[in-house]
Amino acid sequence: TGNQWGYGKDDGPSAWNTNYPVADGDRQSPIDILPHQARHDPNLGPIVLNYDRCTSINIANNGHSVVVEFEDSDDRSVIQGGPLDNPYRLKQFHFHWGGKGCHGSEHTVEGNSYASELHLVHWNAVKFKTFGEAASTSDGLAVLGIFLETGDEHRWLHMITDALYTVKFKGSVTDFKGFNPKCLLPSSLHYWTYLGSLTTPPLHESVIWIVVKEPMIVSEKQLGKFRTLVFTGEEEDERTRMENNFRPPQLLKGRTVRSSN
Ligand SMILES: NS(=O)(=O)c1ccc(C(=O)NCc2cccc(O)c2)cc1
Ligand SMILES: [Zn+2]
Repeated sequence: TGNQWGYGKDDGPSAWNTNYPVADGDRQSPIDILPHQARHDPNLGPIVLNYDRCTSINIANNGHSVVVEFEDSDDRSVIQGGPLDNPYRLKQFHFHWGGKGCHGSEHTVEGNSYASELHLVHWNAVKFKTFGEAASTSDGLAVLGIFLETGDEHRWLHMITDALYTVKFKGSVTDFKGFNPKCLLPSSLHYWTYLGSLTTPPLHESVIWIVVKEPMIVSEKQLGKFRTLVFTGEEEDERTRMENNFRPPQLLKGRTVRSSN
């Protein structure tokens, strides 16, 4: 029905432009980042995350990813600094990942992809009244992208992976209070930044992307738990494992990628 989209052969990224023509636009995401061609900009200050009073609400399987939603009725958890002119409110975070052993990040670095990518989604509540309005207007959103690389176990990711069994099926939502995503961030927040889009339909060209250079390290076992989710609802008969829910890199079309340092 309507604009159903997914990551399969018939409804995947190569078919999205049918219902969402902006898929072929001039500022689409993700992209392949070439560090040596990124412009180091000394005016780019550090990213500042004020998440200390953040309020997580729930964790959900929306049929495309697993999403943790936050209370965003005030400026209790914001990102600012760097390329941002205003504070942007944390709305949700979610992940993209691959199949066993293969890659799953959306952004790539010199053609290399990581096992997964975390997206912390923020919106400009100074300029816009609602997330929806911000999400469909240029620079209404700021998404902080963090690569996940396999290695040692991540000491805090278990708080997410231990909850995944409660949201196995599309449409499931469970309480998820008291989680502060600051515990997921790598030690350095040096980043690349460029103007892009949502990486899933409606693919609005409304995102200031901030991609952190240093990956967070998680174990293969922890990553494997994401693959126990399914794209399909509990009532559907076929169970399609949720994996490879990533869009491949899109053309840069003359855009500049800046580097913090
Ligand atoms: N993968 S991503 O971070 O680019 C991304 C972030 C948020 C969304 C999203 O919020 N989609 C739903 C949506 C879009 C526009 C307006 C809405 O009210 C909701 C989609 C992709
Ligand atoms: Zn995403």
